[in-house]
This record gives sequence, structure tokens and C-alpha cells, in this order.
Amino acid sequence: MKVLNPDEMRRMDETCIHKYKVPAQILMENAALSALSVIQEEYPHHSVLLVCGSGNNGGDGLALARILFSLEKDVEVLLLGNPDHFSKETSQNYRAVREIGIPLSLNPNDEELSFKPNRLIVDALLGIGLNRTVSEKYKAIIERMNHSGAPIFSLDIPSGIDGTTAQPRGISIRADKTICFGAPKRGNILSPGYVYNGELFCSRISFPPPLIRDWPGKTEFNIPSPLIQRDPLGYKNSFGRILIIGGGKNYQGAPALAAQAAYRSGAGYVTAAVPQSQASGFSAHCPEAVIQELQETTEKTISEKNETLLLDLASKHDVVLMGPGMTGQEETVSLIRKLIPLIPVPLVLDADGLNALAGSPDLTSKRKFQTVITPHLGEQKRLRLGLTEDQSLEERYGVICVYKGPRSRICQSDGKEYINLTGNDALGTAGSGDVLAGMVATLIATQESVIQGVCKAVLLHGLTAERYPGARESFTASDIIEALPRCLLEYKNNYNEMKQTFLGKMKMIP
Ligand SMILES: NC(=O)C1=CN([C@@H]2O[C@H](COP(=O)(O)OP(=O)(O)OC[C@H]3O[C@@H](n4cnc5c(N)ncnc54)[C@H](OP(=O)(O)O)[C@@H]3O)[C@@H](O)[C@H]2O)[C@@H](O)CC1
Ligand SMILES: [K+]
Repeated sequence: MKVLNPDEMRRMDETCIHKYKVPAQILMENAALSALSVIQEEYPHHSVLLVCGSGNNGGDGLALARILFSLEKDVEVLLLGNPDHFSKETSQNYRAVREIGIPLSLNPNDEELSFKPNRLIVDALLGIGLNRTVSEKYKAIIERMNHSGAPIFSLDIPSGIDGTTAQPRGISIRADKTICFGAPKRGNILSPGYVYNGELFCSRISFPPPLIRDWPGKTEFNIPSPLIQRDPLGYKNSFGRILIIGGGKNYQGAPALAAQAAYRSGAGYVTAAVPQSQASGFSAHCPEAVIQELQETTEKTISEKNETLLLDLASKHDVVLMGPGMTGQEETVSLIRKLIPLIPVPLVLDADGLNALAGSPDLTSKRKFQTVITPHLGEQKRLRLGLTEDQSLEERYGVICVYKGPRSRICQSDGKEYINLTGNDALGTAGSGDVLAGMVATLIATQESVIQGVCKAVLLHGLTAERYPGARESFTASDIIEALPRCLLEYKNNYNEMKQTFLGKMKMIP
């Protein structure tokens, strides 16, 4: 499923109207009919107040009012704006609403506004035409709607959410349900906008399939291919050989979590290269891993003396993960910077690996093998130092970048972007990133391509937090690892359902 920004959505609408000859009036009617089916299903007995703005979003609301009224529903319309500025389609619906005699208040003042808690509010104030901070007049109404106690159903996007950035422009409706038209917008899917949708529905409003299928947009939901089945005749070396370079004083846990996550994601063989004084502690955490003891700096971090040994070891593995727990010790940072360009297999950089990389994009951009970086917000900021506004990390560093956070994004340097739909706030726990890094390294080794491996790892990592009972009350990085087997099994056995329901995150309406 493609995700569009408002400009793309307008171009798609225009293409539908001009190339495929589906008139705008029909699109608006279809939008209203699809919203009607949600109301009939979800709010069959509610009376309805439609709050309409003066753009086509308001036009959708007016069309819906007309259809609801024809079904003898108790409806009322609040209309804001100047009818002289309406589009042709909105004007037609406005005239019909007036002629039919549907109760309507035009630009009501504060005293005339009445929101009853048991009456459904349809939010048709602002759609993808939002182009500035919400005006004072609209702000006051949005506040009243949000505090009314009434259920709110938004048309296309909650009024106030920017369709591109997903940020509220000053304020936004907090909807219980939202139906998006044609395709989901970035504002419906990214953080924080997705939270304002409530439950999300989508209608194609009769867009012809080739229009959607062949649309050249580069952003889509992260729903990768099915898991590659394990070879029943395979052995440990055929299920992914992962080298983890990590650990430093006070940070033994980080590489241990990554190693456990690697094994639980299906890796056949994991080597952990850690400072020698931490080897025994590491073994206690992950007895399955083969340990390579490394010479240390005086601060018990990994010394530069290990360069040749590590490069040789890397060449004997399918993927290298470098960074967890390595600290910012000067000599260790210098080692990381020497190793990055030379590691002769795909490389995953996380944590201190990213801090060492920040500001030196040439270290990764010239690598012969692919690099994946998994920065959280703070690390993203550090990596951006020296970049211009319009440069992305994936482009400048020549990597696949996983922008971690609510609704993580996986971005390739060619502009392709996958928005992850799984996960919740439970994942904000120490060690969560180390676990993800171990999963990414493994699935890169075991799946059909680096990008597919990354996408599957991010999806599964999020799924653990949704499937682990009580995760939002109590969850640790080790619980992510514990939940992995059942999530892998679900991915394997229920793949088609997960794909068809967009992992339960969006429901298609005719
Ligand atoms: N095209 C199609 O075929 C289809 C389109 N469809 C529907 O159309 C919607 C897009 O319609 P749209 O482009 O008319 O914009 P819309 O979101 O209604 O708002 C524009 C109005 O808001 C105003 N305004 C803007 N910012 C503001 C602010 N901060 N505070 C206050 N006011 C502000 C702005 O005013 P102005 O800039 O003129 O002052 C303008 O009057 C789309 O979301 C979908 O629902 C469906 O029917 C399917 C077919
Ligand atoms: K809206």
C-alpha cells in the first residue's frame, strides 16, 4: 500500500479525473458513501453533527449530510467559510443541502455552537488543503469538539494534522475513527499523526486499479515478503554467521542482548568479539555465542591493536554488527572508524558505531558492501551534523537507514521508504535497540536481500511489543527476545492475513 503526501494525492485525483474520466463529483460522492458505510457499521443509532469547512473536505461532509438525511437520519450541519469560495462540487452539495432543508448554521457564533456528548461529530473542517497554522476561529471550534465528549469521525485526515509532516499545525482534532480517501496520506501513517486518527479506514473511492498499482510513489507500508523457509537439510553455518563487535566497561549487556536476539531470530552461528576482561561475563549471558577475546585499552574498551584480527574474523562471517556498548573511548572510536570502510561483508552499525560514524559519511559511502544504520532520534541528530536541510542520512551516508521511533521508517538511498506499522511505547526500554540490531544482522544474513532482511526485522521487533501480554505495563529488552519465537511463527503461518489487514492497522472500505 502506497502512502502519499498531499501533493501526490492531488495529482492522483487529477489523473483520475482527467485521464480516467471519473468526474470530481463522483469521487466526492464515493468519499461520502464510504464514510456512510463506516457510520452505519460503527454508529448505527447516533444522530450526526457534520462540521464542515469551505474546501472539498467540507464538500465531502455536505454530501454525507445529504445522504444521511435521505436515510431519515437526524442530521445537522455547521458550515464555516464563505460559500462564494466553494469549489464546483462543494457548491453543488451546499445548494442541495439548503434546498432539501437540512438544518444548517452558516458561520455560527460561539453561543450557537452546541456539541452533545451522545451525538456523533463528523469532522469535515480541513483535509489535505491545510496550508498554515490552524486559524483562531477553527482552533476554538476544534477545542470545543475535542472536549465535547462526543465521538468524532474524521474525513480524510483529522483536521489540523499536516498531511506531509504528520504534525498538528497548532492544534488538531483527536478522532475516534478516520477514513482516508484514495490512499493513506503520510499524515495518517507517520508519528504523531497516526495517533490522532483513532481507528483508520481507507476507501479507494473507485480509483481504477492501474492508477493505484502503477503510481510511481516511493513510500509504502512496511509489509515485506514472506519469511524464507529454513532448509531442512541445513546446518549451523548455513543459517547465518553473525559477528558482533561490541562491549566496553559497564556495557557488557549490550552485545549479549544482540547475540541472544541473533540466535532467537534464527542465526546458526554467532561470534562475539568483546574486551577480554568481559568474556566470562558475556558467556554467562549468552553461552551459545563463540567468544573472541580482544585486547583492551586502559579503560577496558576494545583496543586499536585488534584491527587485523577483526578484519580477518569479519571475512569469515556473513554479516557484522558493530557498536553495541563500545563507548566513546578515543582509541576505540579510532578503531571503529578504521574498520568501517574495510569490513568485507554487509555491516550493521548501531549505538557507538553510529557515534563514531557521525560527521564522516565517506566512511560508509565508499564501502563495497551494504551498510545499515539504526539511529534513534539523538543519534539521527548527531549524524546530521554538517548535512544540509535537503540531504537525507541514507543519501549522504550511502546506507539503508532505520529511523527508529514510533512508526519507524526504513529508507534507502534511492528514495524508497517503508513505514513500519508495528510496535508501541513498550519498545522504549533500555536494550531494545541492541535487540533490534541483532535481529537486523541476522535477517540480513538469512533473507533474500539486505533490504528485505531489515524490513522483516523491524516489523518483527515491533510485533513483539504488540503480542507480549501486558507489554505496555511491563516490558524489558529480554522480553522482546522471549516473544520472538511466537512472532516469527505468526509471520510464517498468518502472513496472508497480516498482509491483507495491513497488520490490523487499516481497514479497507468499498
Ligand atoms: N480533489 C478531489 O477530487 C477529491 C478531494 N476530496 C476531499 O478534498 C479534500 C481536499 O480539499 P481542498 O483541497 O479543497 O482542501 P481542504 O482540506 O478542504 O481545505 C481547504 C480550505 O481550508 C482553508 N484552510 C487551509 N488551511 C487552513 C488553516 N490553517 N486554517 C483555516 N483554514 C484553512 C483554505 O482556505 P484558504 O487557503 O482558501 O483561505 C481552504 O478553504 C481532501 O482532503 C478530501 O477530503 C475527496 O472529495 C475526494 C476527491
Ligand atoms: K477532516
